[in-house]
Amino acid sequence: MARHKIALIGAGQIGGTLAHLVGLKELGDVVLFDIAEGVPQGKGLDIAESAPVDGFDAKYQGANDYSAIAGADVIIVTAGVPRKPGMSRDDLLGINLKVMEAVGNGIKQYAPNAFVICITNPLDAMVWALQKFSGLKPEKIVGMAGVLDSARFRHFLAEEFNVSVEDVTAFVLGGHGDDMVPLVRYSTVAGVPLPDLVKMGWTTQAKLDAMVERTRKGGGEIVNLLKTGSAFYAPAASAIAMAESYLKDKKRVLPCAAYLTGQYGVKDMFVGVPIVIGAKGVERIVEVSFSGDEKAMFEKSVASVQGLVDACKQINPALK
Ligand SMILES: NC(=O)c1ccc[n+]([C@@H]2O[C@H](COP(=O)([O-])OP(=O)(O)OC[C@H]3O[C@@H](n4cnc5c(N)ncnc54)[C@H](O)[C@@H]3O)[C@@H](O)[C@H]2O)c1
Ligand SMILES: O=C(O)C[C@H](O)C(=O)O
Repeated sequence: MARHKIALIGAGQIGGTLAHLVGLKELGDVVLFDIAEGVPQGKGLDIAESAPVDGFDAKYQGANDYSAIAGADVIIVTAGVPRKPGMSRDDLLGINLKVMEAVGNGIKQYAPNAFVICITNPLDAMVWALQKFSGLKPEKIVGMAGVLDSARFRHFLAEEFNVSVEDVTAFVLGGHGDDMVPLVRYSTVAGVPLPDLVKMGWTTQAKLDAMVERTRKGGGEIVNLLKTGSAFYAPAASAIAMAESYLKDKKRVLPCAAYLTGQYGVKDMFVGVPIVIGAKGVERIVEVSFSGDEKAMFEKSVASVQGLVDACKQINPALK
């Protein structure tokens, strides 16, 4: 069987990390695309030269022309600008919306059948715009955020409980902003929900609340530490988990920004919800039930995404 082709649009911090992970996991051959000349070529060559040491086989091609992505099975989009300290993700909307238009046109022309994972911020609005610009079927395009936000929550919980991260599950839903929704009731250690762990004395409600808040602000915490950009190792690992589920038809249940057509009371928007990713792309949208408080938090988060989508339509009336 021929190797899969994985196109990475954006060869910056996340793009480079993705390219390395694709090789280490032998998921396929890689095309790195960027507007910066030399960068995708240089990163591709550097990683290819690590392959003999690590013992993996993958071809790397750097490109500045969209024709190189032709026939890609999976495309992961990180093209655009990251935030710096003092900025919110939403401040990136104007500049990154223009980037999504160029990327969407490239995908439409050269790889209209790919499974596309968008990472560029502000995530939920950018994946919405990318779907409109590319014309991709809604089940073939998703946004990466929930896997990352849930991984952050899992890390904080595993540290607090001094247990393996493997035994901690978490679901963070809603938009990828500071009002995202970490669902405490659906997060567990070895199947035991967090509220029960509070009752069992493993932690206190105050500590749990603090971990929820730290998760919501998790992206900003890294931005303030790095000062020059935003997180890239955990975001890349998260997108690779999504790509792997598609390529291997694993049917993993992952929180991702998916196109909603009435589920959760939301229409024509991408918002973070649990989905099944398999060979057909988004194979199922899982609708969990919310308590009154959870519903209110989710609706607040959806309203923030709606505001960003409306801003996109204002900037580019073709999106209406
Ligand atoms: N969804 C998430 O959870 C999440 C997590 C982390 C970062 N992000 C976002 O991902 C994006 C990328 O982050 P990064 O750290 O890799 O940034 P980066 O600056 O390191 O890389 C971005 C790359 O995009 C390229 N680029 C810019 N305009 C382009 C265009 N029109 N076509 C092709 N390439 C173009 C740049 O040359 C650069 O190499 C940012 O918007 C960031 O906010 C999202
Ligand atoms: O916080 C950012 O700007 C990047 C990303 O969305 C993150 O959560 O790490």
